[in-house]
Amino acid sequence: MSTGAAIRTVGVVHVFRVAGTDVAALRGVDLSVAPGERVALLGPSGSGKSTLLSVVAGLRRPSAGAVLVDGDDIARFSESQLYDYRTRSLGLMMQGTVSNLLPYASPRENVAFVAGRTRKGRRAQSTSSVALEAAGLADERRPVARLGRADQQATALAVAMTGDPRLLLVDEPTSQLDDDARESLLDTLVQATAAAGTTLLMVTHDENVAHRMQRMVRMRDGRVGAEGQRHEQYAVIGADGSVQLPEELLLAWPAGSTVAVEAASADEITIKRRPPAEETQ
Ligand SMILES: Nc1ncnc2c1ncn2[C@@H]1O[C@H](COP(=O)(O)OP(=O)(O)OP(=O)(O)O)[C@@H](O)[C@H]1O
Repeated sequence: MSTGAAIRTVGVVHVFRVAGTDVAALRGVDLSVAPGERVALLGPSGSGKSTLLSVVAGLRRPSAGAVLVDGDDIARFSESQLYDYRTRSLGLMMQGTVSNLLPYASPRENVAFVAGRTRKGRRAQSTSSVALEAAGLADERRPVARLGRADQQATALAVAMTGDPRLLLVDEPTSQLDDDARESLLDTLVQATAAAGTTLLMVTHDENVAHRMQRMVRMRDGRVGAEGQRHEQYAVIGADGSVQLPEELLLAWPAGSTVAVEAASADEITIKRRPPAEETQ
């Protein structure tokens, strides 16, 4: 049984340099995830979801900001500290993970192979076993190559949970699954992480998938734009005081529109658009 990790990112910026041009993938991400919480990261293509996941995984060092895992800033870790973090605390299920499985081995043999390479050996398999059982694969003897896509994904999940990680990072786990397979993989994911108390951060494009998590965080333009639960979404005030408008308002009030912002009460602020005719004056 692991105890979930607490994650906090503070002002995380990440800039890719491509052919002499800077691309700012993350522009100041402030996000807190409680131990054992299951969070979906949603957002349009290019909004920075995968970059954020790789920064929290310690696979990329952010250009600026802090990535606190149980209070330790992994952005400042040495390479050997990062290696320890990744091998002891982290489970990773990135896109294409299935291609890393041993195709001629059964799901359990795949887990045993990875467990054998960890310091904990057999003890490393407890959360994986929960995942295999939840997916109905505990006694599956066929090699992974002969299983359907959903069972291969569930095996990849069980392998990612080998070593009882305190934090599980998952990128688009259901993107190639049909509806039934998707629900069954999500059942396995929720059951295994809830049983072990694992903190889960999952990137998805799919609202239905996101709704299976306890919390949804929406990224836009490299920042957390909004967050909430199933029926409510709240815009998030950035460290610089900025707020992202909901997409539908942005269509009507395009970038560059000017607004009057007035405090109506302690809990209410009104934003009034300056009439477009006056904006040009
Ligand atoms: N390795 C890279 N080199 C250069 N630019 C990159 C790299 N990876 C991502 N980017 C750029 O960073 C920005 C954010 O990309 P990222 O993949 O994090 O977004 P995303 O929300 O995960 O998108 P998607 O849903 O399409 O995977 C995009 O402008 C992307 O083109």
